[in-house]
Amino acid sequence: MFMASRIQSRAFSASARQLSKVTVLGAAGGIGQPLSLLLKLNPLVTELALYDIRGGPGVAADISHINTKSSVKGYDPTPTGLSSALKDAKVVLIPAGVPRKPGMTRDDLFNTNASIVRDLAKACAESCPEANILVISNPVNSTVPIVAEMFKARGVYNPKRLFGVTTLDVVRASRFVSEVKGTDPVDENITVVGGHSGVTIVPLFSQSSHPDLSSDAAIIQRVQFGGDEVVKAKDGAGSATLSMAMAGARMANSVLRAAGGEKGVVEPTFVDSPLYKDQGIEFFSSKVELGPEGVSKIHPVGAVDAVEEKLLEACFGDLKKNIDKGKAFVAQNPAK
Ligand SMILES: NC(=O)c1ccc[n+]([C@@H]2O[C@H](COP(=O)([O-])OP(=O)(O)OC[C@H]3O[C@@H](n4cnc5c(N)ncnc54)[C@H](O)[C@@H]3O)[C@@H](O)[C@H]2O)c1
Ligand SMILES: O=C(O)C[C@H](O)C(=O)O
Repeated sequence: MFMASRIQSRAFSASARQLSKVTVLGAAGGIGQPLSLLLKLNPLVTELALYDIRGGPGVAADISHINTKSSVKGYDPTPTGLSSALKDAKVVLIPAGVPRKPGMTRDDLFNTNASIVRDLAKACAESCPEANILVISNPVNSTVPIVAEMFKARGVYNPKRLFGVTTLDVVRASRFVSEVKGTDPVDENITVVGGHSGVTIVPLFSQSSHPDLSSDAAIIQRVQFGGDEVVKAKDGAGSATLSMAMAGARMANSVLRAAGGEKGVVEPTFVDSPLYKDQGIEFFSSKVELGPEGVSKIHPVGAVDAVEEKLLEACFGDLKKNIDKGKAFVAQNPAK
């Protein structure tokens, strides 16, 4: 309920409200269900479309009884199910795909999730080419480039409308720091840049109010491998779902607030970015100011210390490989 009241209190003024259809692809999954619940509680969402290869209508029937104003409809993979779910969507969240089991990296999910995301991206490019696409499915470092390539192939790519959801990394960083320092996580805004897996996740504690943490290997490791903690604890039953639902709902809320004209909405997100293109890295997560056009301004990484410089170097190698792998997949396996 805290999340609901927080989303509601941060919702933009009624005068800026507009019709905002939000579609969730993979809505019956571990993330999809609580994410859809949180979206139902968001007054900025006027219509909720819940699609899954199985179970979409059931989740929709359940959520539709919640007494908020938005309409809710579930969709199955019938010949027109996916396109109907996507038509007129302003925001599409994609948590479709398999999660990790202990011992796996996110890249180990590539073989299964790449084609799932490719096919869903094709449907988005055809049915809602102007929607804001928020990619949650792992490996995010590769699935976001896959979506970009699919939109490019259909001549509808707008880099300002494609977002890899890395919100969970800053949510974790803020919570972990607050635990160490005995502070309120609301006051801990930790910048996290790079990508969304292992060493590609780079927390910049030197820019926070706790610069001492930038040489604290334990907390750096915890932010980079926080996802593994959950995978291990769930012991084969999947990865983060509830914290991810909160993070995804926060990101969607920010995109909708900015779409409604609110100024100064900034979120970390993995986007088509100029920051390290000269090093061959086409996508990078940094603080991004959102606007009605989607990405409004990509903030530079800013000053980093010597430890963080090394973390960034380690990030670049893996990140470039992950991005190139996603692009190569689409080149070699174009959707039918
Ligand atoms: N970006 C992040 O920070 C982050 C955080 C946590 C999890 N994830 C990723 O999110 C993904 C989903 O995780 P989960 O725990 O919800 O998994 P899950 O298995 O519980 O749910 C996935 C859902 O996707 C559905 N699905 C599969 N193929 C589909 C298709 N073609 N179209 C529509 N729906 C389809 C399944 O039926 C299922 O309901 C995983 O890849 C996971 O690694 C990302
Ligand atoms: O760790 C995972 O595989 C899921 C997700 O990317 C996370 O960070 O929790």
